[in-house]
Amino acid sequence: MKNRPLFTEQLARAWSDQDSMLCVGLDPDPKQFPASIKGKGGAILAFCREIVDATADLVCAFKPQIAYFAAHGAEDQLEQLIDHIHRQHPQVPVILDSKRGDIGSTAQQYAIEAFDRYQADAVTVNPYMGFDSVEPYLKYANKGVIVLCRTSNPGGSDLQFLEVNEKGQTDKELLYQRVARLASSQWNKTGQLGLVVGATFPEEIAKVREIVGEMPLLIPGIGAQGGDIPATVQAGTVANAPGTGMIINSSRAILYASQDGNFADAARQAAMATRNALRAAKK
Ligand SMILES: O=c1ccn([C@@H]2O[C@H](COP(=O)(O)O)[C@@H](O)[C@H]2O)c(=O)[nH]1
Repeated sequence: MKNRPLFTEQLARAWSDQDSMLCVGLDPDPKQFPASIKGKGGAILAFCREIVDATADLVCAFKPQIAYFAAHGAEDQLEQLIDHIHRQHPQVPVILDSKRGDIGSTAQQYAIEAFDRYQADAVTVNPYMGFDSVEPYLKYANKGVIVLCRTSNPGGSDLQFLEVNEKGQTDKELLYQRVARLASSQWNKTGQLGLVVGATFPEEIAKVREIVGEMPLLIPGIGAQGGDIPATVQAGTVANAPGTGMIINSSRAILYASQDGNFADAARQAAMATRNALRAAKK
C-alpha cells in the first residue's frame, strides 16, 4: 500500500476526526481465542480482523505486536491483517511493535521488514545501540519511528533510571531523559519520531513531555498493567492542545474482554469505555 500520508498527519487527523487517543494493541494469543475460532487455519487473522472491524471507529491507531504472530509462524497473517486495515480503515495508522535494534546494516533490513514487507505506518525501535541503529529507518521519510524511552515494565528502571551526567553538566540527567533529549533535539531528522513512555509512570510522562514538546508519545500500560487513565492523560497533555500528542495503548483488556462468541462486541464495548475515559480525562 504505497502513498500513505505522513505518520504525524495521520495521527493529527485521527485525533481530531475520531476524537480518540486510544490505540488498540493487537496481541493475539490463540489460547484465549473463543471456541468458534480456536484451532482453525488462519485463526490469528480471523480473530484480529474481527477486533479491528469492531473498533476501528473508536481508535487513533492499531498496534500489532510482532512476537504474537512470529511465535506461531503467522507472519503472513500479520501482512494480511495490515493490508486489511489499510484497505478497510485507511484513516487508522498501523504501528508495528517490534522494538528492533542492531548495527546500521542490519537495522536497514529491519526497516525493510517494517515498511516494505509489512507496510506499517510506524515502528517501535530500541535505541540502546545509538543513532546509527535508528538512522536507517529515517530513510523512509513519511514513516513514524517510535523510540523506547521509559518503558512500562518495572525492570525498565534498571537501566533507564541510571544517571548519565557528563562532566560539567550540573542538572541530574537520567538515561530515559537523555533518550528523550537526543530524540527530540538531534535524531528527529524527518519530524516523524515519537517516544514510548509507560502509563505506569505518569511522573516520567510529564518529564518527557517537558523535554520533547509536541512529539507524539506512544503510551502502553493502561488496562491489564493498571496504569491510571486520568494521571496519564494529565501528564502527557500537550500545552494548549488537549486530545493530541498521545497514542494510549490497551491490548489484553480489550482483546479478551470476553472469550465467548461475542468477543468482538465485548471488545467494542471495552474500547468505547476506554476511549470515553480518555476523553473525559482530557477536560
Ligand atoms: O513499555 C512498553 C512497551 C511496549 N509494550 C507493549 O504494549 C502492549 C501492552 O499490552 P497490555 O495487554 O495492554 O498490557 C504489549 O504489546 C507490550 O509488548 C508495553 O507494554 N510496554
